[in-house]
Amino acid sequence: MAAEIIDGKAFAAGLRSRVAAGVAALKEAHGLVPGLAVVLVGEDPASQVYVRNKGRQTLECGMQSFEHRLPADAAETEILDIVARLNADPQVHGILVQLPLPAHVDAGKVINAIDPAKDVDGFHISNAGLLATGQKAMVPCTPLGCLMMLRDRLGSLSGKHAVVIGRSNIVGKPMAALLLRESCTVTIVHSRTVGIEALCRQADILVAAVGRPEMVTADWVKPGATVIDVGINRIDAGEGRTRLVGDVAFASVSAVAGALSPVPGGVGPMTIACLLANTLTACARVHGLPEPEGLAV
Ligand SMILES: Nc1nc2c(c(=O)[nH]1)N[C@@H](CN(C=O)c1ccc(C(=O)N[C@@H](CCC(=O)O)C(=O)O)cc1)CN2
Repeated sequence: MAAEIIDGKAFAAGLRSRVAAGVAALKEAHGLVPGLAVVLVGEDPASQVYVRNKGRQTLECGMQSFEHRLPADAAETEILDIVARLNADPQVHGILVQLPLPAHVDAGKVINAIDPAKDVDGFHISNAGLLATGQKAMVPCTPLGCLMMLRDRLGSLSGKHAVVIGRSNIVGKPMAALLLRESCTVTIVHSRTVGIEALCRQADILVAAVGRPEMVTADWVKPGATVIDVGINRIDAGEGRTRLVGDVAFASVSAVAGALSPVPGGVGPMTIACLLANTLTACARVHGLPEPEGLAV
């Protein structure tokens, strides 16, 4: 039987409308307007699209949007100065620096300069540590979106075997930490793992976040498993065109999996919706107000 397709676009639209309702309630009850500041360095075309979409969706949810664009050769100190100003700005509740940064900039230094309470990407070392130790943290948006979709489809995740392909700080490691918190049995596999296919075939939940186009094929997947594809890979489609594919070979895996999130239209839209949710949560937390239900984990 063909897999159920997990519609991330529709799920993200629902989450955005809950965020918009939370923002309206915060305004009405406390006169507060959450603000999100995005810092973009350079002219990477994909980053420009993501930043534009973040700004537009922030405004559509009723929040304030602040954008800071710097040239690709901006000095690290310039970026750190902007972060320091945003840390001190009471109108800004969330700060994110769009990645990747140019090679001459130490991304870790910039991310760790963000006030952890405003770190709506959840990349700051304090938030990573809090999440790893099972404490309340700002959770990175892509893994948060994956978790929301998994809970929606499966209900309790307790006792399920989850295999995460990839060990990045942005997706693989926080995803594994979140799944552990849900009482899954978690295996992380990566480029050096011996017997990777056999391990993936044991998974009830398979999250592919490796950045290798269509690497996961039907023979990697247990029949009925839930498969979440985090890959965003642009491949040559001939005649000078490109095509966006995930880390999962969609046609082959959809014949075996129980459910599958597609690329595009799966995890990607959830990433920005979760960023908006984190910004609203950050605003509520900094003002000591109750957090809107169902936006944080
Ligand atoms: N500071 C950050 N930098 C980056 C992050 C991040 O979470 N924080 N993630 C990615 C880029 N990203 C958001 O920033 C992002 C990527 C993809 C999508 C998305 O909606 N993708 C669509 C397809 C879009 C396309 O056609 O290219 C989809 O999958 O349907 C949203 C956000 C790296 N940098």
